[in-house]
Amino acid sequence: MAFLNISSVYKRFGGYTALENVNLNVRQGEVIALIGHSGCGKSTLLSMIAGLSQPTQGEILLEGRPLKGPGPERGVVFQNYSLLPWLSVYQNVKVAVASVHRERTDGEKARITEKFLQIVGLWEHRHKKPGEISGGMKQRTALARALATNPKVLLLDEPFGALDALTRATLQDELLKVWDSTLEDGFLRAIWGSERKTILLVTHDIEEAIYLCDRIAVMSNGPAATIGKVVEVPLPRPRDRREMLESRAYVEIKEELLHLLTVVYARKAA
Ligand SMILES: Nc1ncnc2c1ncn2[C@@H]1O[C@H](COP(=O)(O)OP(=O)(O)OP(=O)(O)O)[C@@H](O)[C@H]1O
Repeated sequence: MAFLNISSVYKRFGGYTALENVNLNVRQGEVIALIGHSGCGKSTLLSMIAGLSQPTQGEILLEGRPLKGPGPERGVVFQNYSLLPWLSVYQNVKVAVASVHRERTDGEKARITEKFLQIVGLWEHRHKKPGEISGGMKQRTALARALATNPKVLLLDEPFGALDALTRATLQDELLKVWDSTLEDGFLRAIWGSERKTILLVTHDIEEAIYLCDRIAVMSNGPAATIGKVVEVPLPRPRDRREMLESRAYVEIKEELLHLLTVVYARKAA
């Protein structure tokens, strides 16, 4: 039994079939990307896995149980960030931490909040409200919040899309460190556990997908989009970005993905 099992899933909006017969088995602890042309249905699929909407047909099982709605075992970062506008960056993360780590003392909750705000580089901006920070900072707040709640699965919809190239590369590395449970703080490592999280992310960036992932699921175009091919990324970990970019394996995977996107699932003429 797969950790996360997407089985014969369809999604219709009125008379429009967005997704048709989507099947994917996600393994515990893997990082997997969904890529595909704009509008093919990546966010629609992610939001069904988050439990924010239901498949029209088919089912999604997490550890063998059908999903009924959102749950604390799934941490999400969606494109609208869904931060509470009346709370500061710090409070946005702390409220989520408090709702999940209920048995922890106030001091421990503060420590968890601080750690993840440090990881995303927002500690200096912790007193600001969402209306006072940039899109990229909102995105980082949402990522800190998702990580700090210690979910089994992270569902990330273009989590680095609003960031400049340098911040993006730094955050990719931070995400991999957290995923790999190499947190240097013993207290946090104990909370986080040694089991790798499962990460499902949507991205438009092929280099990012290859750098982060074990597998990349390529979606065909809509209407009636589906997962066409799942490409393996057998690059050893930990990965070094420069070495990866110069490797033959990277070039071959990139060429295969580009071929799938531009030839096999080429965007239909409008
Ligand atoms: N609530 C809705 N009502 C009607 N149609 C919808 C709704 N949500 C999504 N769709 C349609 O479903 C299709 C898939 O949309 P979705 O946002 O999942 O695409 P996407 O692959 O995430 O796009 P992008 O890469 O641009 O973010 C689109 O044609 C979209 O218009």
